[in-house]
Amino acid sequence: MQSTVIAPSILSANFARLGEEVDHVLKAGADWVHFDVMDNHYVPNLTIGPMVCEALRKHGVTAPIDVHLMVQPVDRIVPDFAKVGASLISFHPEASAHVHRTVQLIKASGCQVGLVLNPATPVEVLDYVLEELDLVLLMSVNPGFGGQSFIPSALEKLRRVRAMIDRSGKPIRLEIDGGVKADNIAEIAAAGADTFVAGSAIFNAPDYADVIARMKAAVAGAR
Ligand SMILES: O=C(CO)[C@@H](O)[C@H](O)COP(=O)(O)O
Ligand SMILES: [Fe+2]
Repeated sequence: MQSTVIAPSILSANFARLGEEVDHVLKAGADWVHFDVMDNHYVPNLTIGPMVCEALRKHGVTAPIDVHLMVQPVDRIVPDFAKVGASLISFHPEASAHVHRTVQLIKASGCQVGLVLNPATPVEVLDYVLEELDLVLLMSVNPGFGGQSFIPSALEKLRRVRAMIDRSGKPIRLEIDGGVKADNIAEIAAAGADTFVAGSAIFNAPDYADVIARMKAAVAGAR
């Protein structure tokens, strides 16, 4: 299994002080920056785009930036994110007319690639494309907003996708996104996740370092 990654979702950060917030959370022990891109079309919300990613890189952020695209269509925006320093780009299969083509496009742009499964998206969507991926992202909430509750059926899905990844023998990360907290992360890790997105649980806490340390300890205990 891959090393543990905690990826705070900056959707819950204070956007008026975004650079400082990202510095703060990385200093507090975060491994990646999770960057939620919403288009008010594929999902009912509108957030941030490549200019903000570029601004974070110019600000001096060197940590991996994990771009979660909730946009339709996908392909047009991929080169823009690659150009401004995205490390990994994940997309939803429902938002791409040709999933395999989008995977190849992201790889050719020099970024790692992830496929995102919504709570009701069957795991079979991974058939024929899993081995091309660097990461599978399972949504444990419906995409569009931070601060929602973890949907319990995601645990069974994690176990199924963990088994698929293990069978493939490839170093593919298994990421979970939505409603992840210090008090449920152990069972999420036990179900097979290695990469944990958490937005409100970190940015709404008074002490980022404390909550990240508690999350990492809980994951270490579960693995
Ligand atoms: O992609 C999304 C929501 O669509 C997430 O990345 C959320 O931003 C996670 O927020 P919390 O559920 O951890 O508050
Ligand atoms: Fe996300």
